[in-house]
Amino acid sequence: MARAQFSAETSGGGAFVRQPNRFTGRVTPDSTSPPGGGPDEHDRWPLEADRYRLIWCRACPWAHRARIVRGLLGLDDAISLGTVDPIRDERGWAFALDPDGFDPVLGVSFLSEAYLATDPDYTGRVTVPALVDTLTGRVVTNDYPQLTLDLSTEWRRLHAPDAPDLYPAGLRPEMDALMAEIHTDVNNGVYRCGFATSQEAYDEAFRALFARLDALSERLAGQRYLMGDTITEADVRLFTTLVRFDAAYHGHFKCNRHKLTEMPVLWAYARDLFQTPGFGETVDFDHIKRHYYGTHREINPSGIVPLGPDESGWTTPHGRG
Ligand SMILES: N[C@@H](CCC(=O)N[C@@H](CS)C(=O)NCC(=O)O)C(=O)O
Repeated sequence: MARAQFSAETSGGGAFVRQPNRFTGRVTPDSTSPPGGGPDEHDRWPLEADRYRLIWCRACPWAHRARIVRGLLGLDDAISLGTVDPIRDERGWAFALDPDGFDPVLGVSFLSEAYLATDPDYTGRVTVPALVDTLTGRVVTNDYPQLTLDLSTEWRRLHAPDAPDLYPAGLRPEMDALMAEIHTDVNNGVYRCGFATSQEAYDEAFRALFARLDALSERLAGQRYLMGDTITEADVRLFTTLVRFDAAYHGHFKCNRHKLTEMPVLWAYARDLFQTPGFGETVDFDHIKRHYYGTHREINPSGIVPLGPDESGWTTPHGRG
């Protein structure tokens, strides 16, 4: 069997099994801690503007979600942003884009320093996104699905007055089910294709991925967004995978039944979102390609980054809405 990109997260059958999220603190107005205090007995941190820092990598789809949701809700001034270099070596995510290689707020060179300051025994992968407390340097959460839902629900007091409701209460049961399917087959499905170390595991992930994309195409043929007429978090989650599809997943992860540009409904839907304020300007195809092709050396040993595909189509009219 092929060597795994992440051996600790690969099953005996060659399937990629993603590690659980280590830090699951939540910032919430229900915290019983005072401003400036740490987490309460339920790991709830006080809701405060200008205290927490979102660490993201422009290449990472899970972190990209948080970056988009933060912007759509008008939380840019309340939560600062730190950006790691898209290329990571065995030392993990580095603040190599910052002057002198230090995050100017946290004062660290590697995200691992914040992880280890929080849990000195941590041995898993150090991942983005991470929400870090700037007062103590501790990681509040790297639980990416809960983080974005909390930005919508728990951070409401700090939203812009015209912030959209990305997680409407009445839609949650249907949205949760849909987002779970999208997570398994699409968001994580592309990784299950790319990191499979057996033909069987790859075949299964590939079939589930494209069956789900076909179903989503059908759904989106009759409505502008996944939940109807307005953008929700479900769209953000699908977008961050679709926008990487042709640049990374089609080639690097062998998700190649079709390119996004060959799936007309999904391609128009993705362009529609790309051209919506808060989406396209957060996309960095250079970081995306350099991260995937340059970092996963078990599946791309040369580290050569492809020059294509042509990205000019993203700004062409989408004809939706
Ligand atoms: N926190 C999640 C998902 C976030 C995630 O996987 N982020 C990627 C970037 S897309 C990461 O930080 N990977 C660390 C690495 O490649 O070592 C996990 O632990 O699997």
